[in-house]
Amino acid sequence: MAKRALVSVSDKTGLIDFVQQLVSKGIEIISTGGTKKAIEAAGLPVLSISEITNFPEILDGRVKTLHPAVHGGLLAVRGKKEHMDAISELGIQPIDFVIVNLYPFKETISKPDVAYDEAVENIDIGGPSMLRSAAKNHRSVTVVCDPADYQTVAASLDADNEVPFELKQKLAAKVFRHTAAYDALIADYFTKQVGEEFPEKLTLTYEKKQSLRYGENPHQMAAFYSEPLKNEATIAAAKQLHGKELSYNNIRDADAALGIVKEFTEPAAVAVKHMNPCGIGLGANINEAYDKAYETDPVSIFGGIVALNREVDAELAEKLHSIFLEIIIAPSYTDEAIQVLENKKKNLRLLQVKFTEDKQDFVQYTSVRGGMLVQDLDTKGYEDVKEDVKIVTERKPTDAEMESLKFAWTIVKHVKSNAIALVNNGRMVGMGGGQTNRVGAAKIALEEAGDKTKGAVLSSDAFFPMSDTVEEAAKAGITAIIQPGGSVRDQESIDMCNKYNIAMVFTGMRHFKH
Ligand SMILES: NC(=O)c1ncn([C@@H]2O[C@H](COP(=O)(O)O)[C@@H](O)[C@H]2O)c1NC=O
Repeated sequence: MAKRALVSVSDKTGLIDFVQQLVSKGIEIISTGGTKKAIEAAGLPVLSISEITNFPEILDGRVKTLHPAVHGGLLAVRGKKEHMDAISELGIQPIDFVIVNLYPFKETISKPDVAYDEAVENIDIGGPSMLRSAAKNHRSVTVVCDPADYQTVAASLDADNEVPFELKQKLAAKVFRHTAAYDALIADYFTKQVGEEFPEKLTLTYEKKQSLRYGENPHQMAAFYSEPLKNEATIAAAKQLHGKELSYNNIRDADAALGIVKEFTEPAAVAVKHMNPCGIGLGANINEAYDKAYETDPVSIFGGIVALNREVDAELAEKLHSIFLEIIIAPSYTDEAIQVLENKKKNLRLLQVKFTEDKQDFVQYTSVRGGMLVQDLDTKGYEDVKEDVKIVTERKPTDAEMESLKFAWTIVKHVKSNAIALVNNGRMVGMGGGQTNRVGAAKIALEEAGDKTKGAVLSSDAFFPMSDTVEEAAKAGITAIIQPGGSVRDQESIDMCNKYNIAMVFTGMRHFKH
């Protein structure tokens, strides 16, 4: 008996070519409304699904293939006599191939302001049902959900129109991933509609963006997956204009650098090494901002990642070109700047990232052995706490100190805890991060800053458990401090500030970054 293929696709890419090949091998084609029309228009023989089901397509296409004549033909186990007798008695014929791709739900909800009913109408029911039936019975049925597989399948057909089991199994695995991802997007859409924050099941779906040469270290395998609903203002959506492929560590560092530079609306430059900022500068223009970021730590910036929130021109490009950098991130580059940066630097990665607003519902996932932690991204800043800010010392910060304190508070959030950042005149002059005690982080920051601590301000991501950090800061010439407060021994730190005429501000908000 001739083999039969059921074809029902929303995306008609490559359809006619593939059907043509199946027809030429003597395979009978059965199809639904729009797909059938396309096949007929190409002059190829095709049966209507209604001829198989003896039922019209109804409810605007909501019910067309949902019928025992279809699912019996797909699910009957070919080697099982009872199954074959059962379908035969009912006049159901086996279906050997399913070529289905689904209603474009993702594309529909990606459209701005899509109507709820339009989204709902784009939830495919019959398609996933056929895909799942066929994938379950993959020993007998070949199931194709991706036009990219058409040629592989066509080329694999033997004289009896059989497909090797290994390929059928691979295609079935792909189908279950595909329908799971499709349902995950639908689930996410509905979960957001009803405003549930942390539902009882976490059904994430990501799409492979690229294989990576290796992970954090060369002996670790890795890949990069991106969110299906694109956020343009991310590293995942960045356009690479030049340079070597991004590595695993590059992607994480670039994301960290972008996260910091996007805190600022004024021209800002950020240098990052190993996820921590090693240079941050603000300026009247981006050139000045970069000079300040560079001066933070001219040693650490070597081999680092630089993120800028303004266009890179030729003058800035010359400066960036003069040192070894792994990546530059900016919203745009002039043509001259690209010429300068590409010259003799084939590896230097140039990324163009949109600096539009982030989605407000950015969530952070951190895997632990046996589970996943989920939290809101720490997007809060000085603006969110300004009503609650308290000046706790006898001396109030001057206006200039207050500006520096706000800046210092903004950046310390991005340093690994325990974190201390020092700021002087629109630039970070030192930082200590990832230390297991706070005074240790402060000592590192103060030492790094050297005599740039004179007149600088200090920020701390969490409260001081004792007054030793204030004492170290005072000795180095720090004039003002910003920290959350909240220690049972806050008074000791306040007294120490008063002793050295330091102004101290409590924000009431902690910014741990573990
Ligand atoms: N309802 C059904 O029985 C049904 N059967 C197949 N579909 C989908 O209909 C689409 C193809 O429709 P058409 O051939 O009319 O262009 C495919 O994406 C397929 O997955 C269905 N549509 C939605 O559920």
